[in-house]
Amino acid sequence: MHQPPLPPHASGVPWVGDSVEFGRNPQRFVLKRQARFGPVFMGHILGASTAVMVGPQALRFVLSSHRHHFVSGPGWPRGLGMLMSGALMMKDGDIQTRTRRLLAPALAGSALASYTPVMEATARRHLERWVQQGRLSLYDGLKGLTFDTASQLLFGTPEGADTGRLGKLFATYTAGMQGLHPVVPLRVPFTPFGRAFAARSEMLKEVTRIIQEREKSTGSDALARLLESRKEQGEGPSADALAEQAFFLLFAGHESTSSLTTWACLELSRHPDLLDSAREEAQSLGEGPLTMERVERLPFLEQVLLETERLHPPFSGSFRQVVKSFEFNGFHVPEGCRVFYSINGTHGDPATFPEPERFTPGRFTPEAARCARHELGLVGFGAGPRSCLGMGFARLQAKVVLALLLRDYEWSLQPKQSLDPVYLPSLFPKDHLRVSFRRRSAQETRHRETA
Ligand code: HEM
Repeated sequence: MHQPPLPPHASGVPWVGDSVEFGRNPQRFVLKRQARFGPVFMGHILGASTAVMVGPQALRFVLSSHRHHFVSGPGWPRGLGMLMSGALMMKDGDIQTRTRRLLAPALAGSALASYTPVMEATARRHLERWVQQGRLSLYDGLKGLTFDTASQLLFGTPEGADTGRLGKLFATYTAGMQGLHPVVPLRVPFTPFGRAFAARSEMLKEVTRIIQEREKSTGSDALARLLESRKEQGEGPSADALAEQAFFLLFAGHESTSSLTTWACLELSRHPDLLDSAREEAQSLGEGPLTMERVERLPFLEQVLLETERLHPPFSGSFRQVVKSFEFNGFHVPEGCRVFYSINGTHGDPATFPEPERFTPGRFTPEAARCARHELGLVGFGAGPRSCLGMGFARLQAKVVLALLLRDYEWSLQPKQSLDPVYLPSLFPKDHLRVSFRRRSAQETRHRETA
């Protein structure tokens, strides 16, 4: 029987050339080839021949309708797989389903609502510290803030406790994920990858110790909910295995949320009219604690965040491995092939989002979203049974921080900095978004209220 051909591969510098071009700008890499070859093509990315799939139809195939053709764990470049080993993202089959069930109660519904006061108090404390500083790198400031929040909520770290040591270990860990370090995963002490691996081992020891201690006590943070959920599963994971999950949540829980929030602040600075509308809406919150219900009632902020997710998704895509060969768009992709599904390529497709390079929150008004073909067009948090488990947590935290920033503070970009995107471990502006920062005066706030 006639077998369709393999997906096309652009000729040129196919090996190193693809990895370098992809590493510099994965979106441009994908869109250039998508325009020439369509929604599936081959590239040599991060050390292996890879079928790249892009666009809503291709993503529906990978993430939903034909997901049984794929597994996640073995699809990741070796170095990234080693650094995230044990995390839910690396699990497949029954273990993935069971682990997801274990983690879900700590990241949804009433648990989220109960986290809001900690999110708000921690944000206020950090924002006031930024006022004292006057100038800061917003991305670093937000990473500190989200890390502090995640460690309180996940591990019950006391408010205001010094999380500096763990924070430093995390910085070493994420540095090892950047650029081409994970492609040559040498576990020797003087390489960034080796240092990242050592930092991971040290953090896992610390997290296991915290879990063993917490097994003897009670609480209402995410770790207490995980331990409760483990009891309900009967034969749940060991403290070591649970530590790997909790460690990944701490990583996922702060790195990408600070990315999303940083780009939202940057886009609002670039668009004063949108900033005004967002401020006006945040002002309508008045004083009083920010409950989950109240921040969910900020429709313009919601649109700003959706458009930020579209234009600046923290992750450019994700990996799979083919376990059952398939045909898509007239091409044959064999068993064993690695697949990369492209998030930012899908978001940059003008067929789904006209004028994709423009920041236009209005695309996401409920009316506009109803007319548009958005299903699997917006996939910043993935989709289907492996979609992001922390989406609610991340979006709630971003809203709490942005609502406070908009209502009570001013930030302005410092000159002479590069805003070029860096893609790993999650998207950030090259110079970390340096800003001047101050509290808005009572007069400014009043003026807005009466305007
Ligand atoms: C803006 C913030 C975030 C973004 C953009 C994001 C994005 C994603 C994406 C795209 C995936 C799917 C990857 C795939 O298909 O292979 C994913 C999975 C996951 N995310 Fe997030 N994430 C964010 C925040 C969080 C937070 C705050 C947590 C937890 C506290 C979290 C926990 C997870 C977990 C556990 C998975 C694995 C799900 C599975 O494999 O079943 N994420 N995330």
